[in-house]
Amino acid sequence: MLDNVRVMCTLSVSIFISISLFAFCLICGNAITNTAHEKSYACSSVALIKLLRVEDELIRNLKSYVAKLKFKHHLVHQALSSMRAGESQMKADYEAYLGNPLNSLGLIHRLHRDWEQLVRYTSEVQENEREHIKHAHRMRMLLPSTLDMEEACRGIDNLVSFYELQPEDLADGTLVAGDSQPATALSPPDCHALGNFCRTDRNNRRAEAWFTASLKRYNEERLEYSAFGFSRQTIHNSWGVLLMKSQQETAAVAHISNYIKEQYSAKITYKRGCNGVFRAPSYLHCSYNSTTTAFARIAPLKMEELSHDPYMVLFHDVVYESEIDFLLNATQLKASLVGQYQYSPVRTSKEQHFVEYNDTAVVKTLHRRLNDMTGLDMIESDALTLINYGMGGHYDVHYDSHNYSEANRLILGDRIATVLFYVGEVDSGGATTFPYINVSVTPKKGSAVLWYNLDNAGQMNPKAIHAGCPVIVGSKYVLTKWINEIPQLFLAPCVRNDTFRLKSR
Ligand SMILES: O=C(O)CCC(=O)C(=O)O
Ligand SMILES: [Fe+2]
Repeated sequence: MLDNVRVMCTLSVSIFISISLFAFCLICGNAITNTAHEKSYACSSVALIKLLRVEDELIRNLKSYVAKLKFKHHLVHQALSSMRAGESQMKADYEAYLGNPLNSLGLIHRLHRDWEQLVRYTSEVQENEREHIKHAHRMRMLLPSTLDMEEACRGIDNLVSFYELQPEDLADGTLVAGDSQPATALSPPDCHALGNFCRTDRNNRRAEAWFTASLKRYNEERLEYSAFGFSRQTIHNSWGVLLMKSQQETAAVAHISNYIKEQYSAKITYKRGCNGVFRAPSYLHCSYNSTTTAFARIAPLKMEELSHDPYMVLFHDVVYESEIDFLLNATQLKASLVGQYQYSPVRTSKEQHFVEYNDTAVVKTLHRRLNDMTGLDMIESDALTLINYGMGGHYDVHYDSHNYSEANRLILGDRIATVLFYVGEVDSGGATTFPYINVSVTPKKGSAVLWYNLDNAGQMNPKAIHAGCPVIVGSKYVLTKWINEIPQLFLAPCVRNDTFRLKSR
């Protein structure tokens, strides 16, 4: 019985995750194609009609997808019922039940084969489901961009300011004063988006009115909000950031989550790090690392400790001129994205992914070297990513770890550690700085910095917050490897004490 419940739970979770991932594909796709299409939906009603058709098609596609998932649900239900068809007889007398060799054979066969098949069937995406996901992927070309969204918000904001409307009334769907039959109310995420637009447009009073409207309408029972990453805290965070920016720190604290608070206080110290104010403490030392792998024994790596918490080391001369030449010949740099795959002023750079683990001989060698440096397995990690920052290019304070929910983390795995190779020299600026631990690393061609984003117990380490300082003169190239925790289960098991990772090995 317990097993049945477990399978049904797994199935429900997997259906939920399937739908979430399905929606996620659309969101990613949407962002990725932000610049791919020149059309603007918000400025013309003809274009908006086209968008309605796009939505019709997406709904049709999603409905068929859900129907496939329901069928899967039904099928598993059926399998479960038939599995314990003789349950009452069995429970009455286990021994008598198993005394019948046919029952024993059935039991062994079920557990030998059926359960495995069932788990595979519930967790795998079937071909007929995949076709809907692919279709949703293709449709992403037609989705509105961030620019469209901005234009739409501007349109509403113009109405509000020109006709002196109240966001609260508009949120209720009242476009014209005295209108007795408001047509369409705005959703809490709509109000939140309008609040964010006003905040960026520096209209704080209006932004606060939109955030208030959003909070007032937020309904905990609408489970899809939190499933798609929108919660009361999302609204409070945006509000807190607004207050923080207008120097109302005390008021901001009431809104902001610890996570965002850390990002903001780190921002202040970040500037000091970029200006080279930090000095290294004396207890750190340099060594030759010859112990992580057998290869490191014959070719030790020059290692300089930078911090113990999080554990952080700088490797010198760890990437060779020929490898750098190969990497810099990469010609497919694309704009970098952040968060839910959005273009953002938080990150101004271009990048190229070396997608395959064994892409080319150089990529293969670099992965082997990463293993020598860290002792960790690179499988299932994000692709090696070459990042190029131009004039003023930077990456604002951030965590590399995702802070996933427990369910997502089990499936996707968080980023346990990061290795950042410096494959170019920057004339001025461009350090990688860790404001909470007073560490700043100046890019030096051929070196690489390794740090842990998760602590020994596997929790996100708030001190691992960092930033790529703006480049003043020159062009900065880094090669990033964000290392996934899942394959490290036995290589870097969680421990609940203070010994730091490499030392504990
Ligand atoms: O460019 C840098 O110095 C930092 C890059 C970084 O933080 C990242 O890629 O996650
Ligand atoms: Fe980072």
